[in-house]
Parts: sequence; structure tokens; C-alpha cells
Amino acid sequence: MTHRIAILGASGYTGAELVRLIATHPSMRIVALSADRKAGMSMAEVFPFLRHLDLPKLVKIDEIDFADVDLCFCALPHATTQEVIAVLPRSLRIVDLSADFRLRDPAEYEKWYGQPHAAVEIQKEAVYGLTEFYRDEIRAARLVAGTGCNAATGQYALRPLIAAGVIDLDDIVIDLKAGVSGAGRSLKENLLHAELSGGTHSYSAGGKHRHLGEFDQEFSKVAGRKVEVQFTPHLLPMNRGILATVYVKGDAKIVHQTLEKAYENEPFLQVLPFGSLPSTRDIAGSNFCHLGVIGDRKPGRAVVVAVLDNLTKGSSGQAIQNANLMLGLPETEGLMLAPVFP
Ligand SMILES: NC(=O)C1=CN([C@@H]2O[C@H](COP(=O)(O)OP(=O)(O)OC[C@H]3O[C@@H](n4cnc5c(N)ncnc54)[C@H](OP(=O)(O)O)[C@@H]3O)[C@@H](O)[C@H]2O)C=CC1
Ligand SMILES: CC(=O)N[C@@H](CCC(=O)OP(=O)(O)O)C(=O)O
Repeated sequence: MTHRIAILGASGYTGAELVRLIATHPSMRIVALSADRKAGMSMAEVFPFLRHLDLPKLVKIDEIDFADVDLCFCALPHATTQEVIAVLPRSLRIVDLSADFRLRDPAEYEKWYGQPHAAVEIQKEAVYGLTEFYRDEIRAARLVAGTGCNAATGQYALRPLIAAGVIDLDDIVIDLKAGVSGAGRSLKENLLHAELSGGTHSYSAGGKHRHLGEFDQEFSKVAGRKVEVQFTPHLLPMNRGILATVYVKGDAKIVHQTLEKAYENEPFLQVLPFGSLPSTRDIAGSNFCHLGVIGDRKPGRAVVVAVLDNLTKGSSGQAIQNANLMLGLPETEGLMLAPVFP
């Protein structure tokens, strides 16, 4: 059976990545694609790399007949998303990639996103989209809220360690490097080549990054008590990829064993041998997350490094993995693409 798919925000980076992946998915067929300023254009005009595909034209959202859609991916900016989803048919299955439905507590949403949530009732039914930890809920969900890409990377490194009680919960530092596609396609001054290439800088430092809302929510839930990590992201002059270096207090060998055990049956989460650390070069364009652990010269301290591609495992690949579960398909269907190397 082929499922009919709509993608809202198809002219953005995650929208294009959804199209790239779904184009070879055996059980999904794209029937509608939306854009805002680029409505009326073809995908080939917006993205020449997709010109070999026979795709519907980009239209405004209100031109889509959702009666002909089985599942909708929503790849729109924050805030816009909650307005759009509020007027879609209540029966439509949705995988949202934005931040609008990730935080359970509306007060936390307001704290991190600076405005009250406008669709609190819908937020209540959303399931957090970190697939490996929410499978059963995702299978039964109508609305799945994809995670932040930085938030996914940090959680893959830490969730099993917090759950197993093998690290000090009050001494966790996430130092993260992110590629520029994570910021989306719209023009921003600090993303101009002249201001980005040849250098790197931190942003949202000092406990201000919005993904701390997700870390707080999820880590505290796993630990059964409040957990607050230190987190500083940095923007790197690369297109895709995230690398998180996570500093923890705990026995490095036990940390490694705990991750290996937790992920031994996870097709997309690959734990490297003890002492090997991963590179963003090995996961580009794929739905894999690689993790490595090494000890420190200071006894009792360990370093965990996690890498993933923000546009695949960090957003669009994760979204398809979740959609597969919602549609009763094999979880890995359409997603076992090898990374692009070099
Ligand atoms: N980039 C990433 O790595 C990740 C992104 N996300 C989230 O996914 C969502 C999409 O991100 P990304 O693809 O990077 O964003 P882009 O900025 O690249 O694309 C945004 C898309 O939304 C459309 N759009 C913008 N404003 C409106 C509007 N008012 N009404 C209807 N459509 C609109 C744009 O259309 P047009 O081009 O015509 O203006 C475009 O198709 C965001 O919420 C983002 O935070 C989540 C995880 C990772
Ligand atoms: C490089 C960069 O700017 N990355 C974005 C994260 C992208 C992401 O995960 O998206 P959401 O905005 O949906 O949370 C950031 O750090 O804000």
C-alpha cells in the first residue's frame, strides 16, 4: 500500500530533505508540496538537485485538499506552525518538525520561545519524537513533535547514562558544534559566507539556547528529579552535521558499556569501540548517529562524543522514521541510505 504524503514548507532545507528521502521510499508517494514566497514555482526551479523527480508544484497551504492526504509532514517555522496545524483537519496524521509541540508545559514554551502558546489543546496530544525512546506512543499518535537537532544529539549521548544512574547528574556539560543548514534557508546576516567561513563562534551561550527546554524536560523525566545541564552550541562553517562533546563524571568504561547495551539493537545508533571517537564526515546525508566514549586523564571522568546529520537524523530522517511507525511500516523503511563520503 502506498501512503499519500503532503509536505508543508517543502521549499526549505528540511522540506527538501524530506523530498530527497521520500523519493525512494517504497511505501510513500508525495501528493502535495507547500511554500510561502515560492508558491507557484516547481521544485526543480527551487532545488535543481531534485529536478529528476516528477513532483507536484509548490502551492499555498490553503490550496491543498487534505482529504487526499494520509500523512502530513510540517516543516514550517516556529509559531507559524501552531497557527497552521490548528486549522488542519483534526483527523490528519501529522509529523511536525518545528519546536511548537515539543514542550509539554505551556509555561516552559513561553519561557524559551518568548510568547504564549496559541494551540495548547493540540499540544496536549503531541508525542515527543525521539523515536528510540517513544516508539509505542509514536505508533499510536496523531501528532508527533520532532525534536530539536541539537537536543537529539545531546539526548542520544546522555539518556541511557541518566537512566542507569552511572553519571553525576549535577555535573554534565554539552559542548556542541553545528553546521549552518541547522539555521534554515532564510537569509540571515551572520550566515553570509564572508561572516561565517574561516571562523567559528558560540551562540545562545550562558544557558539561553531554546533546546535547554527539551533537555530539562526529558532529562528530568528520565532521572525522576530536576536535571539541568550546561550547554553551549557553536556555529561551524560546514553545511551539515552536529558534533556534541559531552563531559560527564563517571567511569568511562561503564559509560561505554551502558551506551553499548542501550543501543545494541538500534539500527541507527552506532556505538564505536571504546576509545574511538566519531566524525561528522561519517554520517553526512544518513539517518545514523555515531557515538564514542573515552576516559580522561582525570580519574572518574569521561567524554562522550555524538554526531548526527541535522537534516536527517536531527529532523527529516527522524520524521520519516516516526511516520513509518505511525503508518505501521517497518521503522527503517526508506532510511538505510549509506552516508555520503568523503
Ligand atoms: N534545519 C534544521 O536542521 C532543522 C530544522 N528544524 C525545524 O524545522 C522547521 C523547518 O526548518 P528549515 O527547513 O530549516 O526552514 P527553512 O527556513 O529552510 O524553510 C521554511 C519553510 O517554511 C515556509 N514558510 C515560511 N514562512 C511561512 C509562512 N508564514 N506560511 C507558510 N509557509 C511558510 C518557507 O516557504 P518559502 O521558501 O516559500 O518562504 C519554507 O518552505 C523549523 O521549524 C525548524 O526550526 C528542526 C530540526 C532541524
Ligand atoms: C545552526 C543553528 O542555528 N541551529 C539551530 C537548531 C536547529 C533546530 O534544531 O531547529 P529548531 O529551531 O527546530 O529547534 C539552533 O541552534 O537554533
